[in-house]
Amino acid sequence: EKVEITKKQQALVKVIVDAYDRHQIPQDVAKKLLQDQYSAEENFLLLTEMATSQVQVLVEFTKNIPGFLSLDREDQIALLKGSAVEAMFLRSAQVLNKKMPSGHTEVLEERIRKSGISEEFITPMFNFYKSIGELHMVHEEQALLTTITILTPDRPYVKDQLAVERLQETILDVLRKMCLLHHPQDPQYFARLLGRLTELRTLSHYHAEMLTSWRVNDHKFTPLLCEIWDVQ
Ligand SMILES: CC(C)c1onc(-c2c(Cl)cccc2Cl)c1COc1ccc2c(ccn2Cc2cccc(C(=O)O)c2)c1
Repeated sequence: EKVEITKKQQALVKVIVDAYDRHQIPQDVAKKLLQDQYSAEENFLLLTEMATSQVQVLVEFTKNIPGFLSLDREDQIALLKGSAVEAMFLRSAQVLNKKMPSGHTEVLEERIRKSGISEEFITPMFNFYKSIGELHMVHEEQALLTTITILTPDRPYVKDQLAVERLQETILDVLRKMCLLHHPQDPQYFARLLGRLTELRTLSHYHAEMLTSWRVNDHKFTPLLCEIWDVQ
């Protein structure tokens, strides 16, 4: 049937994609990727700086999601805490698959592989990156999928799940139509995209274990990461 994205939906997508594009890791942080040394310590410190910068970027992005700021204040925090890792896995997947300028991609991959993360987490992590790359998401789909991840109603401690569900459904509806428009040859594309969200949840459980193993080896995180990940 003819897929039609309404004017209202087009405006919604524009607000979200503009916000998504406005927030990039500051150049000086991304530049460090290429400069600093390669010890596991150095890599961990760099990744910690990038994760911290990404959380700040994520908070700013989330404030631009239409309707987010009208949610209960404590629910806003619960959604951010519950989705931060998943949103950053999506973001790092998009960055690693986008072939960043001047070889940042290989360097970032190398630093992640050599930052004290055990092999049992590296494998599923890079399988995820590969599975995201194979989807060849268009830019709008990336921004909308990140928004849908943030607006997941059943995060821990969310009180008004219905309000979050209503916001998420609005985004799901426009993402469904965009998938039909951008991938007409693959009617299952939307379902495959949502399947990645299930894989993200698994990764987020692995991530909690990664944090524990880093802490056991006395790795320090920044105050912002401690707050958002409830560590230390
Ligand atoms: C605390 C730190 C050691 C950590 O713990 N878990 C993860 C960790 C790991 Cl090792 C993998 C995936 C998710 C997390 Cl939280 C991390 C590192 O988190 C990162 C690292 C890099 C990330 C991100 C997110 C994106 N990028 C890449 C990037 C590079 C350049 C530009 C941009 C941009 O947005 O313009 C983004 C997070």
